[in-house]
Amino acid sequence: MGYGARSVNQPLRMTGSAAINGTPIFSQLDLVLTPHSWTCLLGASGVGKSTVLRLFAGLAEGVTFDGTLSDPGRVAMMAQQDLLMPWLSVLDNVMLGARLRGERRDRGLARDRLAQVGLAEHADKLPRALSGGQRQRVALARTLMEDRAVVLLDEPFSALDALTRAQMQDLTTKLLTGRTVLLVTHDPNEAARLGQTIVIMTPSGLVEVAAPRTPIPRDINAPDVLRTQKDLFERLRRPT
Ligand SMILES: Nc1ncnc2c1ncn2[C@@H]1O[C@H](COP(=O)(O)OP(=O)(O)OP(=O)(O)O)[C@@H](O)[C@H]1O
Repeated sequence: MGYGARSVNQPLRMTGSAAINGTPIFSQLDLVLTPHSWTCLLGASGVGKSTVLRLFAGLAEGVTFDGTLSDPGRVAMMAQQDLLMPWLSVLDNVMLGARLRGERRDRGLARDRLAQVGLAEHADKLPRALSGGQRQRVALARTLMEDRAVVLLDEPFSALDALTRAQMQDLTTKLLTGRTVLLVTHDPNEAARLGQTIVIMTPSGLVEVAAPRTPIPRDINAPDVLRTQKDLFERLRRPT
């Protein structure tokens, strides 16, 4: 695998094939992330979306990658599992990145982030006292603590009710303005609201679906969002 040097204003690109334990996961992938822009990645379960994210993050232990991959520098990543430390309070979990790096913990910012995801009153609880959707919001708050040019989000809103999901999409878009974001989602409406580039991953490669040109986050019921959502449903339904 080769890492190419890159500035934050250059696209991030992954071209190549991946396998786990000798079983091919994807081949001849060519994914380009436009800088300072949101790319949404959809596709059937098991097609390899999380593997792509993990490769960008340098966390793809056990994955054999044959190809080239831009070096994204240090990224912020929200994995599909919330990965909260069960013995740490919600607030300490939000500050986990700084703790692991041995940096000063910004308690004020962590409390702000918790308030922004609607969990201010849960700061001192342990994760096991929270619902699945609340835990997902803690993981989101933790990701939004990190000041990174590249942010990788793996189904970050999947456990949320529709209203909270829309609120968290709005918050995340606001806080990540100017970042290069790769969002994995199964939700065509979410991709149509947030995607500035939208790609579907299939076993035979990537298919790009035209995204609306309007600024993000778009209104859930905007005509261009509904049109793109319909296009995505149709493309996802089609056999590859
Ligand atoms: N540790 C592992 N060992 C063996 N196979 C694995 C391992 N992790 C993932 N895989 C396989 O790799 C493939 C891609 O997995 P990946 O999690 O990237 O898919 P995905 O598109 O993100 O799926 P989903 O939408 O369900 O999250 C799957 O077929 C999965 O079974």
